[in-house]
Amino acid sequence: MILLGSTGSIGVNTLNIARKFNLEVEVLVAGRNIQLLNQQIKEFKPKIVVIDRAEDIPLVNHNNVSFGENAILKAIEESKTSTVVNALVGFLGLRPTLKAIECGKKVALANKESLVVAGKFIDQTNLKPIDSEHFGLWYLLQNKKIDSMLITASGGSFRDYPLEKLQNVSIKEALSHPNWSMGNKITIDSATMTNKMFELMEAAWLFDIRKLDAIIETKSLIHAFINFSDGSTTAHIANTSMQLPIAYAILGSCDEQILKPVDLVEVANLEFKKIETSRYPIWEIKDEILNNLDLGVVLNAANEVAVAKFLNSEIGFLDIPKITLNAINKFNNVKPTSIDEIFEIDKEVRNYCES
Ligand SMILES: NC(=O)C1=CN([C@@H]2O[C@H](COP(=O)(O)OP(=O)(O)OC[C@H]3O[C@@H](n4cnc5c(N)ncnc54)[C@H](OP(=O)(O)O)[C@@H]3O)[C@@H](O)[C@H]2O)C=CC1
Ligand SMILES: CC(=O)[C@@H](O)[C@H](O)COP(=O)(O)O
Ligand SMILES: [Mn+2]
Repeated sequence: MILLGSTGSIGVNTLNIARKFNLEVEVLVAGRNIQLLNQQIKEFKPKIVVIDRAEDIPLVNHNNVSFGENAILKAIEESKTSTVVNALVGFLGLRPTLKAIECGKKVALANKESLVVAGKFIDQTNLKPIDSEHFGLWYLLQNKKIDSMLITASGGSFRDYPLEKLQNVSIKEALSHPNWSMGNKITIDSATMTNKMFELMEAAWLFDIRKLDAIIETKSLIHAFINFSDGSTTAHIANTSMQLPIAYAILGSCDEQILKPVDLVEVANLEFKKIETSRYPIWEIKDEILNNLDLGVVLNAANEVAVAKFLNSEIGFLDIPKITLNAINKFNNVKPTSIDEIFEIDKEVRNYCES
């Protein structure tokens, strides 16, 4: 496989699956965690390595190392392996997704931002999502008439925090997710509920449905529900590990045990809650977004700027939704008709939010 983002949370879990199933790793792409990358190189012996910065090349224990976005695209083009796992974070993942599709590779896609910003230009023929809720929805699909789909949210780091103190939370508090161990950006997106907004858009593109919603399930043991037209509902239950979605996205199917099954007696009780706009202001635009998926590129660009500012201590936590809601208000007429326009809009929104 070609693994983009090998040193991240999804990347490390992907290598756990590669180790378990003895899968070949032809290309490793990482950012700045060279220490972990060197360990991965030693174990998986890739032919090609790509990193973020030229100055780190001498630190990498490999004789074929290059850097930057063009090198990632070239590695995808030149490698023989037919599967690309895209575990890069943010808009940065879009060009590699498009390149992998153009090269006829199968794409195991954790980089949900690719679908959020450019879903209508992405050919899904060879695409498998790596996201627990969408894996759950896919797992529940059967040949029956569907009424609606529902995904779950943990509620994020501040689901029980006093509302009046939210503006002044620390970065450390914001990065402590109640159930999942993930990268910084998605952990902040969970706390603001923007991750769930992205996931509704992701589900809309993947399953071609708009009757979609989300609710909080505080243990993240149920990932998805499907309501069928006959009045019955099915639920996907699995312990909190991304290894099952990753294994299916890469292998197609899997009969070996990947996770310990959920022990319902041990779980004893589950708690469900409505997503309140008082705690998660982004939820105010849920219907607007689901009715106009073109807004994904605006929401994503504004959110990336806002999350970076928060993690850089430039703004408070509640300024994140202020920035995104303001951008949606300002750019609510966008109608991208090509992938080039996606890149133009992304740039324009970033410039606006930075100023
Ligand atoms: N974590 C999870 O459980 C889930 C994640 N996702 C999605 O998967 C994607 C990855 O998330 P996650 O693994 O948590 O994120 P992480 O932040 O943990 O990992 C991101 C990876 O991308 C690499 N990277 C960042 N910038 C660059 C760059 N400029 N060039 C090359 N590599 C770069 C990082 O390298 P380095 O660390 O070396 O700098 C790291 O390997 C996101 O889109 C997220 O929304 C979806 C569902 C669940
Ligand atoms: C593991 C996974 O799929 C994440 O996207 C997870 O859903 C994030 O947690 P939240 O439910 O808090 O957004
Ligand atoms: Mn998810």
